[in-house]
Amino acid sequence: MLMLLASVLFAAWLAGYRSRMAMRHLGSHGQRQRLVSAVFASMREGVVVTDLEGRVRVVNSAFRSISGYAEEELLGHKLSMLKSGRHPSTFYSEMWSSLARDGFWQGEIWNRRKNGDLYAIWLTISTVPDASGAPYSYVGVLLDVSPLKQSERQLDYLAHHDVLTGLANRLMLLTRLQKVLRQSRQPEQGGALLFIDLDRFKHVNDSLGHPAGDELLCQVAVRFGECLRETDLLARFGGDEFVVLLEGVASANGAATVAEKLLQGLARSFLVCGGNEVIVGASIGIALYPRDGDSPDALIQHADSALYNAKSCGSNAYRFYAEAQTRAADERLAMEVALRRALDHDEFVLYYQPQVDARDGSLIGVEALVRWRSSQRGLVSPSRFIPLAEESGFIVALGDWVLRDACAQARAWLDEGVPLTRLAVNLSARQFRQPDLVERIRAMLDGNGLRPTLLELEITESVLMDVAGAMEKLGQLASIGVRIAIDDFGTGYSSFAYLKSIPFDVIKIDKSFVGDIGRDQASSRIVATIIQLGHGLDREVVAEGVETAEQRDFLLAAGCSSCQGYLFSPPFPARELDAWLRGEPY
Ligand SMILES: Nc1nc2c(ncn2[C@@H]2O[C@@H]3COP(=O)(O)O[C@H]4[C@@H](O)[C@H](n5cnc6c(=O)[nH]c(N)nc65)O[C@@H]4COP(=O)(O)O[C@H]3[C@H]2O)c(=O)[nH]1
Repeated sequence: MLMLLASVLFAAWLAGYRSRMAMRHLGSHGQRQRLVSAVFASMREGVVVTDLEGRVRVVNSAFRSISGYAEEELLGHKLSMLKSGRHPSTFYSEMWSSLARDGFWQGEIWNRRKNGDLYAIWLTISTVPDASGAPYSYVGVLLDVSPLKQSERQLDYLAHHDVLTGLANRLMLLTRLQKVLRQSRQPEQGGALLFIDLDRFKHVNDSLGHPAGDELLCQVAVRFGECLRETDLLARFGGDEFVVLLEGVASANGAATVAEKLLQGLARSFLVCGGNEVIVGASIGIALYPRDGDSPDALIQHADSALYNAKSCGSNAYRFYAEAQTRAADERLAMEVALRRALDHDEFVLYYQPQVDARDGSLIGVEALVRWRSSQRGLVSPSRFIPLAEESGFIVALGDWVLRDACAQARAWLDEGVPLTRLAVNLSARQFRQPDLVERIRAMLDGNGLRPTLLELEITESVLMDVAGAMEKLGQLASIGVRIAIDDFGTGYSSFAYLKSIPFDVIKIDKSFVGDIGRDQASSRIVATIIQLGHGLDREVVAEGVETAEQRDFLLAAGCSSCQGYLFSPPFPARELDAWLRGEPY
């Protein structure tokens, strides 16, 4: 605006300067008159001279073209004919009183062109006195600032909208959310925030390319829009995340209905990039306000944590925020921090569970099982912290420690003369993905002077399915002589194709099947079948979780003599192996 003001003032000054210079250089009155008329006519700014009632006396051509009226349509008429109707009457009365008081008014004003269009002008009005100094007429100099207003509007649009889909963006959502939260202190004035994340969107981007992904997002935006009312705000939060703000939908039922409609909206497939059919689902997290949060940040965070919960239920689900989720998330976070500290504070310890030949109870090997003796939480079960360590990536550091400690312990036992022929260690998916895994393992074995065949890495079927290049990694491990056991066999996605092609040495029958031997015929048959399968493939079969003599006898009868379980021994600290070896196992 300052620029504009400067240009108007400069133009007015220039006009005055030109005419003063002209006066000085041009002698006759007639010449001066002609020059003033020429300047008046050629100015880019519109100029209008009125009487004290606002009736038009003179206009220049710029004024005519800005207003769209011909000279004869303006002369003698009041300027109020140009009123846009956008300003209240107080606006004009203030303008007139400022003119009367100061002899001057300046500001932005909206007018209406002859064709009905509204336009904004920057107007400067000055009072012109007569020879006695009394007000005689008014001169208005104006500039059409509509183009400027248009770019201002475009900038504002860009700041508040998502360029790809044209939906509201994060800023607009936050602004609106802030406003509605201020106005909704009572539950009945509340509403809902739905946080939506598309399922399988990444797959579309990866397989069909980013243009297809962009097209899909635009189509999804349209579908979602069709499921919502005009008063609902649909925003794209970034990537494949959308947020819906439902004002006045204070009940969980209402929000659930909208969530179902949105999921239903995705039920039909989409056609992208010249006819590729794509199906996407979505997960939705819902937070109600003011109940679940009275600030935009809290509400979004809670809807997001509900989304996390919805995602864990699989595709096409919605979940409401529950305070317990936050507590669980806080607990998870605290546990993650404590886990990292535990490694520095030596709070992890390895227990070992013997694997025995069930025919005579002799020791075949041991499985290393990590325990966390937390100074604050007591003894924490691996089933509680291993999945978390896996999720956070901490498992890589922990797994490294386990391998190092187990190898060092095996060395110590061998030095003591313990007849140890196998050291089984669990390997998680993340560890398995480490590019330098094979070198690390080889270094640990070499460092402790251990034969590679002593080490048996237990890997679950799902890890093998999940990790790209699993086959190659297994091949490398096999090539250095390390043994591979498929852990929890029967609980994952067993596939004969991979059993045939991967290098592995041992199948470990999951304890859930072993535990049901004798109780459930189907489980007994599954166990017998797994043993046959293993032997048919020329692999060793180990049964884990053997707790009763009946289970042991069944296994022996089915041809499986390698057993592990409480019947023989629970896992114990390393120092107890000696005592166990000396004692009667069963
Ligand atoms: N009911 C019953 N259970 C028996 C019996 N005999 C052994 N078990 C338990 O069964 C689990 C066997 O280990 P897993 O299948 O590898 O399952 C392990 C493994 O997946 C994971 N885990 C433990 N230590 C490590 C580790 O160092 N690294 C990794 N990546 N995972 C580990 O945690 C899981 C649970 O470990 P634990 O709680 O030590 O539980 C162990 C063991 O204590 C029995 O007769 N009856």
